[in-house]
Amino acid sequence: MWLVLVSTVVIGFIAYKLFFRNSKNIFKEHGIREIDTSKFMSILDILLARKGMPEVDNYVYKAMGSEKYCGIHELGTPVILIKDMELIKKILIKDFDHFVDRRKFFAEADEVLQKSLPMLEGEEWKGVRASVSPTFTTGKIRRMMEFFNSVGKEWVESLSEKAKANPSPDGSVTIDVIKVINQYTVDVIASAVFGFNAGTIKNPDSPFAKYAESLADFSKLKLVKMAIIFGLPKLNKILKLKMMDPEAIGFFERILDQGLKKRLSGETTKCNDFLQLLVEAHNGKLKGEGNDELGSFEKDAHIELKGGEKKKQWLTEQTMNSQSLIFFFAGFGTTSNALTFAAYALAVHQDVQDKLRKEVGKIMKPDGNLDYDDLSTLVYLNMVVCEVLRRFPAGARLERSCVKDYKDNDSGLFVPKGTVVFVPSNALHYDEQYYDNPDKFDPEHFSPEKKAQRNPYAYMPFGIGPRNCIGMRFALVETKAAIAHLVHNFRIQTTKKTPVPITGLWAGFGYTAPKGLELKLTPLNK
Ligand code: HEM
Repeated sequence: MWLVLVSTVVIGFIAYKLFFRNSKNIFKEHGIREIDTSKFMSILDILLARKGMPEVDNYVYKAMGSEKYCGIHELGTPVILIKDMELIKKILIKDFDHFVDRRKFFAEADEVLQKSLPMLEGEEWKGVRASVSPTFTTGKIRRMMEFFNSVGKEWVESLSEKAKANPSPDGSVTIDVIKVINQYTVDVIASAVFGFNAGTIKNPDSPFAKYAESLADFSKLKLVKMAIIFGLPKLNKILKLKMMDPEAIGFFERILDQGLKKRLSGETTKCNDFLQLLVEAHNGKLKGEGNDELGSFEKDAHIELKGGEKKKQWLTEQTMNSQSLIFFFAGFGTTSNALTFAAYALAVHQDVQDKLRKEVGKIMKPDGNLDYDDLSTLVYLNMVVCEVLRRFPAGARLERSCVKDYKDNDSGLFVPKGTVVFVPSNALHYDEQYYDNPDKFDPEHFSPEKKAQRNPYAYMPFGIGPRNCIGMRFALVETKAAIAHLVHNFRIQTTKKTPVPITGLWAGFGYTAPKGLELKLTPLNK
């Protein structure tokens, strides 16, 4: 492995120096201030994954002071950072038609993922997004509550049994948080996407669990590959590195393909899962269910399809497979991460945990089920989840690729077609102008009063606008349900080995918890 890693880095370094440094300076040409990041982070820091891109973003965000935007070079590629709130709104919403696409972050070799929503471009993206959006409406997520309840109850029962089987003097059980959280998220997402009982809670060593874990694992080699695929795409045309483990992709593709064929042929129909909903969308039978379906940002900038494109069938068998695969990957890693950090933060902040437990106790049913509407009334739970996503981001940057030359007369910004612009959402989440004491984990940052005073563009864990996270509602309900099940049944505490403060790892644009993170759970006598 180390041989592959070293040679990849050496080739990447030489290739960068010799061939890929972009000689044309678009910043000079268009009067954009450039900030030199080389003092903060060298090319080798990037290629060896010693520092994460969001760390550079934070550095630049501070260095640019009151400038509305600035330019930086990333491995020779010029990209523009947008700091001004009005410009952010224009790029992500009002003038979205100039910024429809994203930079490619999967390799060309990850074929099936090229057709997934995050990577699709232009009219094809619009067509597929418009076709699959009704899959994620409030009504559909409400029906998925059955998965969050059945898996959530099985999960807490299995943890209680572990505590009974291995009683420590204080009756607690020590857990490897990432592993235990992954069991919940894999079982939820497998039922929600595939309509399939993955059974990882009962059997954590099943092939399903192993392959899912391998996809969410960020080894050093994987991080180096990610840096090359993302930062030096021309070099990767030659190297053909793949981001995802092909064996794992093949395993999930086969399961999805079988499920899809059964639903397309009508052999399986009575499922509440995404595959079934995609097939209904394919057959033109999937509709929105009322006015609560679109968030205000989506209403502001709904996706306009060209006349003739409306009737086109965007959901081919291949596109449906790609979408369900991305729902699985995007849905599993991100929510696992949020839940891991939530458990950690609650263990460190016992006062927050107590207050939350009290609130959850008011809505938990005697049979251990949660009701969708009751869950959405919990103000403090919402504050805790918002703070977890601010403090420990799954996506620290929102990128858009400019698809036609853009000129903003108010700020003077000119973006040439083909340039990547980005909003440093993590840097905004840590800006003292918007959050007092931003390094502190404090759900009060999201009290209704504080929220009302803050510019809405200062909080974007799921992005904003027509290209925001399509799975946001699903993720929020899944995360809230898991936290509610956990705090209602256990006291969560740190162990001697839990690092406080925590030092995670930047993997791509997401912050991940350290491997082997340990906490202890003590069953509550109710
Ligand atoms: C805590 C959980 C999650 C977080 C924090 C998160 C965050 C994000 C962010 C920041 C983006 C980019 C948005 C932008 O560019 O404006 C995104 C896109 C996306 N997310 Fe999520 N996500 C989560 C869960 C999920 C789930 C559960 C699914 C699916 C079941 C999902 C599917 C997607 C897809 C398909 C896109 C690309 C959308 C497009 O390009 O049209 N995500 N997510």
